[in-house]
Amino acid sequence: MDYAIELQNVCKNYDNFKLDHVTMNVPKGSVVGFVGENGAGKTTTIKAILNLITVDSGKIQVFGQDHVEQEQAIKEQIGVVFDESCFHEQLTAPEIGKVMSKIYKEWQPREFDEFLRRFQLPAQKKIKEYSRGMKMKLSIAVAMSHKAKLLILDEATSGLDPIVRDEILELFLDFIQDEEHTILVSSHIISDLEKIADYIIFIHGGKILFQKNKDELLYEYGIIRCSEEQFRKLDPKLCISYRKNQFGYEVLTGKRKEIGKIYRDLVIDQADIENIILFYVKGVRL
Ligand SMILES: Nc1ncnc2c1ncn2[C@@H]1O[C@H](COP(=O)(O)OP(=O)(O)OP(=O)(O)O)[C@@H](O)[C@H]1O
Repeated sequence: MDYAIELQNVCKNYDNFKLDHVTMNVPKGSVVGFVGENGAGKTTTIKAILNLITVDSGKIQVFGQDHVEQEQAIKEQIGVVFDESCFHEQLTAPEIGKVMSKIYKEWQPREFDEFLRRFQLPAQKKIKEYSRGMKMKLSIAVAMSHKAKLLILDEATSGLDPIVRDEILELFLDFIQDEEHTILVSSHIISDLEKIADYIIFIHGGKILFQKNKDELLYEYGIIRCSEEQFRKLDPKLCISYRKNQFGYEVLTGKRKEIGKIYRDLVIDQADIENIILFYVKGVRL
């Protein structure tokens, strides 16, 4: 498989946090959803990929090239959107377009203008007068106006209302129609990721807990709802974690089919991604 991004054993130490041997990859032509709770290490990983922070050890490749040695060439091909605007607040959107035309060899002024119209971003207002959502849309317009092959989006849709979010998800789906195009997107809006992602990478406390094909994930994982007696009979090797509530036990399994074959009387519901994350983070591990 061809990868747009590959990380191998990447470590970065801060005082109270470390990226701990992060190994993950983003297959070319796919949408990868990057999930994890606040402070799990998503932005740190993305900053490492973009060489905005120096890692302590490990290897990072983008389009098969070293992310430091080939930084300039790589960045030409990447569109990046962070949850905070990094544009000069005194400029207007058209002025930002002019700045970008000097930065990117493949800058597409017409496409950019079209995005400004589509997103209804006023040409005469300065960025400091933009709302959070408007700034976000401007970042997306810039990211998608220089013939990027890879979009890296860190909480890019978090400030947007559901209608605009939907429009932007459509844009991303259009973008991904080209098989050379790839998206890495971190988001807390899991329902958005369920709509567009092919793979899910889950980071927790600086460690990658899993990278899985989304459909396989939804197929393999399940939540068993059972009594204490049934719970005691479960094979812990087939289960991941559990939560106890007033009605009994809820148990996350990654082996739904096996459990179903062995324990025929158990109720096993499909687990959505949000629940899977919740059980990994809040559940008692087995
Ligand atoms: N420059 C820094 N110096 C020290 N610690 C840092 C620095 N940058 C990030 N951290 C720490 O690294 C940890 C991971 O932060 P990161 O921003 O990567 O999380 P995240 O998964 O993106 O979270 P969120 O969903 O809240 O954006 C946090 O504990 C944060 O305080």
